[in-house]
Amino acid sequence: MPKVLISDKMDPQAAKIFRERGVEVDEITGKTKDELIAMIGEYDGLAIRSSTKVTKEVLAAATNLKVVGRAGIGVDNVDIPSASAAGVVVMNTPFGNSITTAEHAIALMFALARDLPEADRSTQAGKWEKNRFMGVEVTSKTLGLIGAGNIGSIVADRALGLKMKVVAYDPFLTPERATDLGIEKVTLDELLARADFITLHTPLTEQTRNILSAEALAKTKKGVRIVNCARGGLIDEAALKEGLDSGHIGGAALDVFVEEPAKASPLFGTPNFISTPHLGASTNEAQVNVAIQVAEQMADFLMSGGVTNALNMPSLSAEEAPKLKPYMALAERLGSLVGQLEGDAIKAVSIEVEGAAAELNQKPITGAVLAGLMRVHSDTVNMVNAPFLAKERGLDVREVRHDREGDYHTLVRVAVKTEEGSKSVAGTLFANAEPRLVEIFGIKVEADLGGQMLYIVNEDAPGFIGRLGTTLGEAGVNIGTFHLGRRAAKGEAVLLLSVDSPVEGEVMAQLKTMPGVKAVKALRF
Ligand SMILES: NC(=O)C1=CN([C@@H]2O[C@H](COP(=O)(O)OP(=O)(O)OC[C@H]3O[C@@H](n4cnc5c(N)ncnc54)[C@H](O)[C@@H]3O)[C@@H](O)[C@H]2O)C=CC1
Ligand SMILES: O=C(O)C(=O)COP(=O)(O)O
Repeated sequence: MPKVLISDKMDPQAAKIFRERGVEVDEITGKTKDELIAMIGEYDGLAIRSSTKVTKEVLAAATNLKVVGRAGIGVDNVDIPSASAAGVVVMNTPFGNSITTAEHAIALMFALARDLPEADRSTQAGKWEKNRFMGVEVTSKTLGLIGAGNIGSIVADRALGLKMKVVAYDPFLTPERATDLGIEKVTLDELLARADFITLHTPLTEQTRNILSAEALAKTKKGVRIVNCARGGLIDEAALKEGLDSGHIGGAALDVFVEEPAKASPLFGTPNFISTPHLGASTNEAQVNVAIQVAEQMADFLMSGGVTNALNMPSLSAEEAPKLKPYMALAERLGSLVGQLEGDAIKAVSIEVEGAAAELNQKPITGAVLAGLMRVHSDTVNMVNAPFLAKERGLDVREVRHDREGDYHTLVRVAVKTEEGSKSVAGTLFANAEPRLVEIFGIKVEADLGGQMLYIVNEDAPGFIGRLGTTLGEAGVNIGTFHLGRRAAKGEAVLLLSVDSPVEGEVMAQLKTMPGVKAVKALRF
């Protein structure tokens, strides 16, 4: 039974779903990095929000980990390249808390417009300072959106309802989408010059870090009010403090900070500064949504191989997964066969599907071929990290889908290019379930690929098979299955044998020197 650790506070629905789906679950929140490192080894899945930091060190200790599920959107607390290298799928729930977060941004915008927190403090202190607080209307004001993705567009919709004018800076926003949203696409400088309110809704990346730098803040309209419900690090906090102190910036509301938890900050106590402790996603509705979604996605993956909302792997629905499973076994074995036979000589690989296989989602088949192929380089390779390793090695990977009807109702072919030219292996599924090799380097053969095998290329000649059997028998090597193919009578022949014990050392040397033998290789699947 797979085991999942929920390491951040999550709605109880998550644990309930894991248990209902046959996944064992522990809920242990608030652990330090070292405590997490000490316990993570026993888990197949890790369900998190933003507090748990899934670092390279944590991943190195996570020897059984297969999936990290983020009950929320931002995954900047997960080292995705390290997770990919370790073969761990990282998934998030990209929509579950977007309305809630957009509403928080709007709430903070109003709080700034009317100085609500300070007015509340003053009133509850018995001061009744009616003349001290003078707000601004948001109607007819310009809202500048930095980032117009899921959350940004919900904010835009709400702001338009409030009769604001909305301008957006987002390099990936198409003019058509801007028109659909009823907003104006502008450059960052234009946004800074025009916005009365600015709200940020981008992930934190190398391009967005300090997008509101001292220089950018200096270009804003005097009195601008700024809301950040996205990520700490998008605004230069020191420059923001200066802007607030000088009066150039009329107000700022931060839900997120460069360092969290933010228990001390030079911004605290600054007039016109409002803060909340990363509450963007904190509503009952959003937390139920993300908890259910993350648990379902992770359970799908752990129980049936379905992949949804993964950031480092193509999607694979829970319905597709069982259909693709035998193909992935076939693809992995074909990849492993060429990987073991050709190894470092491979410069390019083409994964070709025809017949029933051509009707399927090809990405997982490609991933499985690469996993098999790259296994000669690393024991820890799987479908998640194989494409990254292949890229690192400069392997040219192609996918081909043939419409033609072939000899088999379904076929997967793995063709590789080496300096010697192109060669390929192909396999089919018997009864739609059992992987079977049907061709190796142009020679028809029918073989199961599994366990320990011997691959022998020899000249087809009478007596060879008998001598081979005797040599192996005398060495105490029992032959399990025996598959034979040849290019032509008396031409080149291929033998694939499954053996019950490894063939190595002296026996291998003996096989290599047998008359007529051109190549011998021990294989392992
Ligand atoms: N405070 C909180 O509790 C929450 C915060 N968030 C944060 O909100 C962020 C946005 O979430 P979504 O809207 O769902 O993400 P999204 O991926 O739908 O939208 C992000 C937008 O940012 C844009 N973008 C990327 N690079 C940019 C750049 N250099 N300049 C301008 N725009 C750029 C993208 O094109 C995209 O349209 C998340 O990444 C997360 O960090 C999300 C949920 C809750
Ligand atoms: O979903 C996100 O990106 C968030 O920032 C929400 O964070 P949280 O789950 O509340 O720790």
